[in-house]
Amino acid sequence: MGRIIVLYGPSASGKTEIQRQLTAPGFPRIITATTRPARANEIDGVHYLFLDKESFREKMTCGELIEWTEYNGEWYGTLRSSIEEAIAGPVDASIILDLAGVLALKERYTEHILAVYIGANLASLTRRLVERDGDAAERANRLRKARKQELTEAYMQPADAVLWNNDGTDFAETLKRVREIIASHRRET
Ligand SMILES: Nc1nc2c(ncn2[C@@H]2O[C@H](COP(=O)(O)OP(=O)(O)O)[C@@H](O)[C@H]2O)c(=O)[nH]1
Ligand SMILES: Nc1ncnc2c1ncn2[C@@H]1O[C@H](COP(=O)(O)OP(=O)(O)O)[C@@H](O)[C@H]1O
Repeated sequence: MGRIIVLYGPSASGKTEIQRQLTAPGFPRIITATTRPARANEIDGVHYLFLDKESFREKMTCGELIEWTEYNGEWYGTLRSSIEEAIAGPVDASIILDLAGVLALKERYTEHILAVYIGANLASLTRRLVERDGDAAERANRLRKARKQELTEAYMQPADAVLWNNDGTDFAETLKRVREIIASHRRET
């Protein structure tokens, strides 16, 4: 049975880059659905399943989503089939969620979930969000959410491991530590 490695933390902490580098034939990524528009470098079906609001609502009402959340005025949700297939499968898989998603998955699939919080300080988040295209209001919202929620102790509390990926940290070192966390939490059975 496969475990699900959940990466969560503030916007621009490095979750997507970590997931990208971990992804391999023996370690697939689980994509989630969102109503937010794709960024320039994002591909439908690879980074997210990009849906309009009506299709998202349909999946919600049909029971196709096991959890969903609202972030920055857009909807994000996890497809039930993606989680059940990953758990039934032979290998671990990774997924990027927020705290609501971590709690929902831990409640239903406790022993299959390894939640890794990826943090970065506000200076790093700000610099990276300025580099990422997006309007100033959206950036301000993401930074406000980081300050008020995602960088608090309460937000990190459900994590099985907490990792800081600030500017100045060699990304290769971050990746090595993520791999160590995944290996060290492996069940003995
Ligand atoms: N609960 C939940 N959160 C999600 C899901 N998909 C993405 N998220 C979270 O939604 C937030 C916003 O994602 P995104 O707009 O891609 O911003 P990013 O964090 O900068 O990559 C992030 O915290 C994601 O981890 C989902 O299916 N469920
Ligand atoms: N240790 C690091 N040092 C410098 N830049 C980094 C580091 N880790 C990630 N980044 C960069 O920060 C930006 C945001 O990372 P990303 O993975 O998209 O974040 P998230 O998915 O958490 O929003 C990317 O351009 C990424 O290459």
